[in-house]
Amino acid sequence: MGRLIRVTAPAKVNLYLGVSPRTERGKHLATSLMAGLSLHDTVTIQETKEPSLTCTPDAPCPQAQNLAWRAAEAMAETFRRRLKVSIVLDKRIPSEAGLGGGSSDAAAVIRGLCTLWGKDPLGPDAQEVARSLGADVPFFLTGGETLLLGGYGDVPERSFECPELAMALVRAPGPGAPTKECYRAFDEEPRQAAPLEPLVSALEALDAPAVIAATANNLTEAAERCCPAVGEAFAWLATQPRVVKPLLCGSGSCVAALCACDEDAAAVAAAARSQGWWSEAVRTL
Ligand SMILES: C[C@@](CO)(OP(=O)(O)O)[C@H](O)COP(=O)(O)OP(=O)(O)OC[C@H]1O[C@@H](n2ccc(N)nc2=O)[C@H](O)[C@@H]1O
Ligand SMILES: Nc1ncnc2c1ncn2[C@@H]1O[C@H](COP(=O)(O)OP(=O)(O)O)[C@@H](O)[C@H]1O
Repeated sequence: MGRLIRVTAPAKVNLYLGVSPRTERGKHLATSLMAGLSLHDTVTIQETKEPSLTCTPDAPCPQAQNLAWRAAEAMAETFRRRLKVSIVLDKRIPSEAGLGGGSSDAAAVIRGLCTLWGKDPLGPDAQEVARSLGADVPFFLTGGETLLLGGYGDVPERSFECPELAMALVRAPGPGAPTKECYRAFDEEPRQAAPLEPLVSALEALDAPAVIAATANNLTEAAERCCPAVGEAFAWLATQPRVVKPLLCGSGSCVAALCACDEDAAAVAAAARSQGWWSEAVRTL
């Protein structure tokens, strides 16, 4: 057995998502301000003779479609290497939740292979591999630093220090929210993006309450229309006095209940779990 590398693959929350109307190329220009979260998958990469992918508790999709596997294949092609590694995904981030789990696993594989092969994970080649796999992947290459991204939400523009934010991630039962369908629902009834400036000022001041107040996501109404679990989560969170503000995670279906402190976030998560929902109290990294 060869060298072994273990990489943490954090979940993300979009503190701000401002999607523009669909472009002629089919996608949407988007301004996204994302922060890494303490909830994470763990990706273990080990040098072996035969390449393999193992996922626990269970694989969300066939191996050829798994973003971690696709990242490994794309890295091998870009850096002209033979893929001689086993990859083990220990998954804790739920799928189709808007938490970026698959994208984060992919970025963790890119980072791990860069370490093994002596390459720069923030260099242009690794960035290009990340972008080719999905809009969320480049964000995760730094391991969850708070970043403002432009382009299709895939071009890092500026990093921020983020005040510690406590939140309960809440997911009502039922089917998740596929990203593509949410963007399609947005096209039917586009919503204007909120101003970004109040969030930038709040982050610069490291003012947590002002950051919470300035969070925004203009995919919210689209996600509510295409995923009943989203509306259900917002309706329940509105009854919870410890929640300062609910915020849709990306394209859903998870909603982040932003709270004033860890204790409040833990209480909201416990209340959500007591009614059979998936929930986890987390903090920004
Ligand atoms: C909404 C966001 C917010 O961070 O994340 P999630 O909620 O999925 O985590 C992202 O924009 C999603 O990024 P990601 O999940 O990587 O999606 P991708 O694989 O790039 O794209 C999936 C599909 O979403 C649509 N899409 C995605 C990004 C974009 N700027 N415009 C789009 O129209 C396209 O139909 C595309 O085929
Ligand atoms: N390693 C992976 N972990 C989770 N989902 C993956 C992975 N690779 C591919 N996928 C597929 O990608 C889709 C979206 O990934 P997911 O992690 O749920 O992100 P998000 O909810 O942020 O859009 C899922 O439906 C799943 O089938």
